[in-house]
Amino acid sequence: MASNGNVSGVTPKSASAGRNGLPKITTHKKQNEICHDDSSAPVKAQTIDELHSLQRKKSAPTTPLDGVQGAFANFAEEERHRQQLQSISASLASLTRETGPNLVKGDPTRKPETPRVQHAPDHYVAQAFSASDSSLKSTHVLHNLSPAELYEQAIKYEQGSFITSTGALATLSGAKTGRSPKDKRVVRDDVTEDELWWGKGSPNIEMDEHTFLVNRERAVDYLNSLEKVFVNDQFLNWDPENRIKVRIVSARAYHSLFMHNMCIRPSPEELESFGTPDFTIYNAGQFPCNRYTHYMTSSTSIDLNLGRREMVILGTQYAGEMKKGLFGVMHYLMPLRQILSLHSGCNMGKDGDVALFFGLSGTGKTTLSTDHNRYLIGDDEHCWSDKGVSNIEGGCYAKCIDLSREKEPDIWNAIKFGTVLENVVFDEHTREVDYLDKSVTENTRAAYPIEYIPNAKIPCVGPHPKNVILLACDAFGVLPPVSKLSLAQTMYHFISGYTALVAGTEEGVKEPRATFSACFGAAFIMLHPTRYAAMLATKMEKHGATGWLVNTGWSGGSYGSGSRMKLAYTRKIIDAIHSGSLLSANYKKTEVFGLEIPTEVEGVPSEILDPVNTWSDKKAYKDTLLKLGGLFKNNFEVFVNHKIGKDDKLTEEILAAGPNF
Ligand SMILES: Nc1ncnc2c1ncn2[C@@H]1O[C@H](COP(=O)(O)OP(=O)(O)O)[C@@H](O)[C@H]1O
Ligand SMILES: C=C(OP(=O)(O)O)C(=O)O
Ligand SMILES: [Ca+2]
Ligand SMILES: [Mn+2]
Repeated sequence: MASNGNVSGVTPKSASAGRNGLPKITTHKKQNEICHDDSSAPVKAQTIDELHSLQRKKSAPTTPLDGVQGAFANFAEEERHRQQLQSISASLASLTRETGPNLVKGDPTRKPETPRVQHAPDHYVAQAFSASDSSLKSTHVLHNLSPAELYEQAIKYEQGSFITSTGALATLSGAKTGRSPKDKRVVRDDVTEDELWWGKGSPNIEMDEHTFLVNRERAVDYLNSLEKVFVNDQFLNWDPENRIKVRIVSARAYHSLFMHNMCIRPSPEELESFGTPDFTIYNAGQFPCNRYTHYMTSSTSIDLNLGRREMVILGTQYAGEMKKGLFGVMHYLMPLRQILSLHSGCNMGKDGDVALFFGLSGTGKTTLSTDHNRYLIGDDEHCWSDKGVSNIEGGCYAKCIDLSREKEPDIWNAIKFGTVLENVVFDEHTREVDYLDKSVTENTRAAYPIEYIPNAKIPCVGPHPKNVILLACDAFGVLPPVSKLSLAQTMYHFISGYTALVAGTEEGVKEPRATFSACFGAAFIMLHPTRYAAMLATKMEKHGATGWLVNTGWSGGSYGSGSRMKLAYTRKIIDAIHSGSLLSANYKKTEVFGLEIPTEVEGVPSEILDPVNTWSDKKAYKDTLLKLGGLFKNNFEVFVNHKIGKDDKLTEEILAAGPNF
């Protein structure tokens, strides 16, 4: 109607046109009659506040306690809320003051719903100090908010938070858009001194207990100084017998929603009986560490204290720091229970065949484990116990740079309401995301609950793996697209953990560069790499798993002259591994690395299977191959004097399974 230039209630012919050609609008009003534009009964509210209170229904009451009814049920619920707040209060207690701010549950802009709780003095308090201003202050606790509530918090209070055209929450992580491994510290005490991997090659840079407490107090004071903090109580590990309870205290709705998506979400019943967490993260985000503090070399510090079961984050808002920090904790706790923790993706075929995808950041764990023809168990962190595999997390964290609907439809479709989209660029009006835009960072990311992938396997557990796929993004372009590995070769490459680090996920890396990271995740392992390798060898042998090395990196030359392996080809190779057809292919052995490569893979041009064919300059190929072989040899030197497991024979075989020239 409007497009015809016709205005409702106006007859164009009879209306006299004004100077601008628009018809004059006449309203027909009967005399002595009040206009009744409501056809339905008026709302049962006298004031706008009353109207608003009608809008919000109280959350469905959670499990009624057995035998507790009526007024007592109410009392029991209040008591549970009080206990919950008491537990959070204990987490947030200062170690040096007897009284801290009062904790109040709920949004500061709303009336408090539950009683306030005073910070209980921790057993650590040596001497009581007199009351301070902080004891007069209130801090509001936003405990396990829903995604919708977190959206509102983020949009109202956190700059750079927007809803994208598909409903995801776009956020900015601030100055840091990747992890800061150089700023990670681990407390060295009597126990960890003997148990953990220290020294050359180890990611564990030591810190003493006292310095940890200084940073912990800094984070706790910062969090308590805020008007409100977010608290997430969640689980890690889908194996019910080895589930860990984690609490994450943070300053931002973005962080709370990120962890809501990434950890396992408790049911309302599980949340009620959550009790005391097994591990707590204090994420002070933008608040920096103090450079005068011992061991601090920048404004960022990520501190792990296994004894206290705590982690402190100062001076970085990159959310991946929390998920990978907890992964480090699992890399300590699980091997103590004879369970192998794995930096791998994991999926399962219709017949129950499970595949693991090991690889460093950007090598394809998330991309290749998210496979429309298979059930997704998880994209990044798993455990392999005597019962099979289990995902540690409840969500996925996909790289979004160059994301396309065609190549990665499942990840594309997972970017909807509830998903956190980090550091992406979007149209200011339509809010459509431009996944090609690297203006903020290369390392743009999407964090979504695993059930956003349609064929996710819930619960995220599966039987023992049949295939162990090692992903390497070889920037030199000399590793074959796929090779079948002997057990010794699998161990050699697992311990080496070679890839070209793709720009973005770690600070300061601007272009691919060869790197070795033991167990395809040296930044997260806590024990000596040979400990994990020995467990992997035992499990692979026991369950008859086959090892594969897949190069998702360059073909036809090194980075700069060649090009990245086509994702479609890599997918075909992975399909052939899953189906078992690659096991029975014809193989030939490559020089230098001694890798078994197939002569044919369905859907992949045969000439690319041997990289020498794809290089026009054969001498350059040979030189590059030898150069990479040399880098492998140098890197492996630190492991030469280490025994892998109890088997001397395996140790010798592993040493012999590297490049030979
Ligand atoms: N041949 C390939 N195999 C796997 N990934 C590829 C390939 N070519 C390009 N990519 C891109 O590389 C990135 C791999 O990242 P991702 O799967 O998130 O790695 P990870 O989970 O191991 O950190 C994705 O952006 C993917 O689209
Ligand atoms: C989040 C990360 O994981 P990945 O790149 O392996 O997916 C990371 O390394 O910071
Ligand atoms: Ca000791
Ligand atoms: Mn990933």
